Amino acid sequence: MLAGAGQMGGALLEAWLDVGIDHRCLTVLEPRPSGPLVERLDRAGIVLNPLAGTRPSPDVLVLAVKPQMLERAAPDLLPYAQPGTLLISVLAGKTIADLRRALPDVGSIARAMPNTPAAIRRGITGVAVDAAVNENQKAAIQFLLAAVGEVEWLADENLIDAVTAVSGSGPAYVFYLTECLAKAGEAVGLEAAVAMRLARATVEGAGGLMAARPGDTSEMLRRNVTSPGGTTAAALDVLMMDTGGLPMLISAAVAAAHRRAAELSG
Ligand SMILES: NC(=O)C1=CN([C@@H]2O[C@H](COP(=O)(O)OP(=O)(O)OC[C@H]3O[C@@H](n4cnc5c(N)ncnc54)[C@H](O)[C@@H]3O)[C@@H](O)[C@H]2O)C=CC1
Ligand SMILES: O=C(O)[C@@H]1CCC=N1
Repeated sequence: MLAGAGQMGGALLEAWLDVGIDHRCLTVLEPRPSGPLVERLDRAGIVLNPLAGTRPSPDVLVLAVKPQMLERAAPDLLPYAQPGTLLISVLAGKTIADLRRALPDVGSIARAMPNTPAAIRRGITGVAVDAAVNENQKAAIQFLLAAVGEVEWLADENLIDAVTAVSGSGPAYVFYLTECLAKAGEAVGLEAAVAMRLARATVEGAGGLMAARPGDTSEMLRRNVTSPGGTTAAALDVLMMDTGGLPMLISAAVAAAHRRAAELSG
């Protein structure tokens, strides 16, 4: 069962359908389903918003509502979060203790932090579990998360906030980099549409090259672009500045996301 089929829940659902998870095993709770979602679920034969009491509590409940919605959503979820149920939460910041407080009857809890490339099965998910999660449930978690990409098991639940700050939010950093690169292209004379095509293809191509060359470090790939005394070196001199350069900016951004995750707990 999936509760919350927005950006992240929808991406997970799409990937699960892609890997052929049986539609009879899936039920979706979503108070504001979009037209395309209703159509998608209908086509796949997946039950949306069953009447209260008509569905048993599921083996697995994947929770993908906004962290701020947890308290409000909990009463509707209580019948589905029972002792036989494994809760997999993707909520940023909400700890296992927070989830246990909201859904006290649930059997066991996993905190997972995926990212939106899950929609094309190119995501990466960090996951940590409480002591009540058994081996069968660990296998189920691995199966559901591997359907959307790579899986990193974490020994310490606290590290989920760090995963959130790096890979959970990370796609947005890369998309913003694309926007900045396009804007900078305009500043050196390109038409907006051309600059965006160049920036977008560059980010896609660089990502594709990394994916195609898993044995090459990102540093090696960077060095391959950088001729001594050339144009890339001139740009990297700016990006690598100790003060105001990219390391400082990215560290500050990741630290801000990490702090925000902690603020969302409770
Ligand atoms: N968007 C992202 O890149 C990522 C998001 N997350 C986490 O995923 C969760 C959802 O985020 P988004 O998908 O971006 O938000 P969203 O707003 O797109 O989706 C949340 C969905 O939950 C639904 N919802 C609200 N109350 C509900 C209830 N009582 N029962 C069932 N569904 C209910 C809303 O109608 C909405 O469709 C958040 O907790 C976020 O921290 C985690 C990793 C990445
Ligand atoms: O922005 C957020 O809070 C969520 C968590 C990771 C990505 N999006």
